[in-house]
Amino acid sequence: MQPLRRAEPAHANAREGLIALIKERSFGRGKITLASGRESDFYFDLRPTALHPAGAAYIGELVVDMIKDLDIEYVGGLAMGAIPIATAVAIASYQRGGNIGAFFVRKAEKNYGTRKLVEGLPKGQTLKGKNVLVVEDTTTSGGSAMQAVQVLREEGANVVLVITIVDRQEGAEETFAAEKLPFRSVLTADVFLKD
Ligand SMILES: O=P(O)(O)OC[C@H]1O[C@H](OP(=O)(O)OP(=O)(O)O)[C@H](O)[C@@H]1O
Ligand SMILES: O=C(O)c1cc(=O)[nH]c(=O)[nH]1
Repeated sequence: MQPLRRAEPAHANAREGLIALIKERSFGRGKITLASGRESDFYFDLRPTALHPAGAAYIGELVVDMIKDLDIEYVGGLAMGAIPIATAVAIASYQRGGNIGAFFVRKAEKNYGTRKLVEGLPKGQTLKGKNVLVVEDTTTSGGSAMQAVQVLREEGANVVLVITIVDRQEGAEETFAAEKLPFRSVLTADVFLKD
């Protein structure tokens, strides 16, 4: 059997490549209700991009570039959106000789099994005292990423920075500023809304 080969070479510029993929696979217009309860007439479903081989590679590259001067030990965020993002960052860090471990925070504890809220660490290990990057696929109010931050702070983690792939510029910046938490976005919604 022939190995699967991609039809197009990877985009030389990760940011441009990511924008093109989001336009193609993740951005849509139409009435929709958001996680915060707000109504909107556009939406980013980042999963088809974050789970695309090139999309994951671009995301990993761009986020690792943004944290290259920081001493980050772990990357993660709230399930589900943050899971492929954190995985992409962990792989990209490893490919560059780094060792950033990925985790995710459950929205709610399971009432069976290990009952852990933070998943990805081996038995006996915690994020206490660890420098953590919180990631998110799309931020609107920032409430979902803040939910992860609160769990991590309760675990004793040092949340250094929050990075979102697309910020809708609808309040997340203010949410994190109120928590004195640095916040950066790879892209903002206006890039997609101007077309
Ligand atoms: O900044 P916010 O106002 O919190 O909104 C953004 C959140 O909404 C979406 O998640 P959703 O709640 O749809 O959950 P899912 O990731 O489990 O699908 C998205 O993945 C973010 O986590
Ligand atoms: O606010 C949200 O719930 C939201 C907005 C958006 O554009 N994409 C998404 O996944 N969630």
